[in-house]
Amino acid sequence: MNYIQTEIEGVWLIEPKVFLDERGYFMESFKKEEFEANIGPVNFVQDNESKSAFGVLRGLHYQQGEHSQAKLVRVIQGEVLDVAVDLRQSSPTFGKYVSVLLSEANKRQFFIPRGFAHGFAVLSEEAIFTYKVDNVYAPQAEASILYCDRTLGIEWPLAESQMLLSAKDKQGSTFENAVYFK
Ligand SMILES: Cc1cn([C@H]2C[C@H](O)[C@@H](COP(=O)(O)OP(=O)(O)O[C@H]3O[C@H](C)C(=O)[C@H](O)[C@H]3O)O2)c(=O)[nH]c1=O
Repeated sequence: MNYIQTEIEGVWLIEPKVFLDERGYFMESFKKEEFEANIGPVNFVQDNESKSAFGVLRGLHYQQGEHSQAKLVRVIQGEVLDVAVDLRQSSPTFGKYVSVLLSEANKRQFFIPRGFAHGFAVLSEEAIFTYKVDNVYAPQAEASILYCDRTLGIEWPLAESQMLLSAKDKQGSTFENAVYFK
């Protein structure tokens, strides 16, 4: 696997080694020892999966405080633009974001540490999104930031008319009113 640091400290892009043969392909999608040697200690406790149609935008979500989750995300069908926003107040990249195309074709993975808001927009007809988290689901601590927050200025490759959001995400807070991490 190739571990690539992004412009935000703690956020990594991972490119797995894919073995192709006449049957198809094989790859190791996660190896704890190698991950920890390159990125640092992690203890994933839950795997999630969601399927979405073209134009669905899920996010920007985070679990507040001690319930914050580090995420190792990837796409096993289709393509999404994935976005991580730095909510760590002491970070030099506080309020900045990294976006990356994740797809069935590029098999890239994206590691987002605790202290970030996360979301993605589906660019293919359908997308199956699967990810590991290092803290369990805590609905009481969940929060959303509006995907189109002006301060963040995230560039989404979809027109607003193409987007499908949950009621919760439509009522996301501004970045200014988000609950930041120390
Ligand atoms: C996240 C989660 C949800 N749920 C239940 C709660 C709802 O009844 C249903 C759908 O939840 P939600 O609309 O919050 O799902 P997403 O919009 O995909 O939320 C996720 O989207 C963004 C991209 C993230 O990074 C987070 O992991 C997560 O917030 O699944 C659970 O039972 N366990 C869970 O861990």
